[in-house]
Amino acid sequence: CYKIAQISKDDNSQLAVCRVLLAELEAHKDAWPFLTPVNHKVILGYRKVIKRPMDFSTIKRKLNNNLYFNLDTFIADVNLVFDNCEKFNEDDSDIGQAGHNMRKFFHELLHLKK
Ligand SMILES: Cc1ncccc1N[C@@H](C)c1ccc2c(c1)OCCO2
Repeated sequence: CYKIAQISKDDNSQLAVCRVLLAELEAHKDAWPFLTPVNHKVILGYRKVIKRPMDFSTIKRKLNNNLYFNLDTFIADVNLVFDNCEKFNEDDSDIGQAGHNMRKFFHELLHLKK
């Protein structure tokens, strides 16, 4: 059967914005703790404490598999990365500080793009 999906233009442009935002996050000097999924076999307690793990590589895979409905659902996953970081890491730890820096950077990116 023929399924003609008419992806509306703004979906594509929103998707392009998400790709640019993710590239800018990945390029940041403090992105290193967030580039790949946390290995719960290495980081003890992580699986129990963090109910919804998220990282930039998973966000990229979801983008490529068209799993974000719009910009807001993408933003929710990026914020989940930083919320998980705050929950598990002390504010004065290297990872904790990186998380705060990245959240501030992302917030500024969003206000630039609006
Ligand atoms: C975001 C986050 N929160 C809590 C713990 C880890 C991480 N990141 C992982 C990649 C990570 C970051 C730093 C590491 C590491 C793993 O494994 C041991 C060496 O140092």
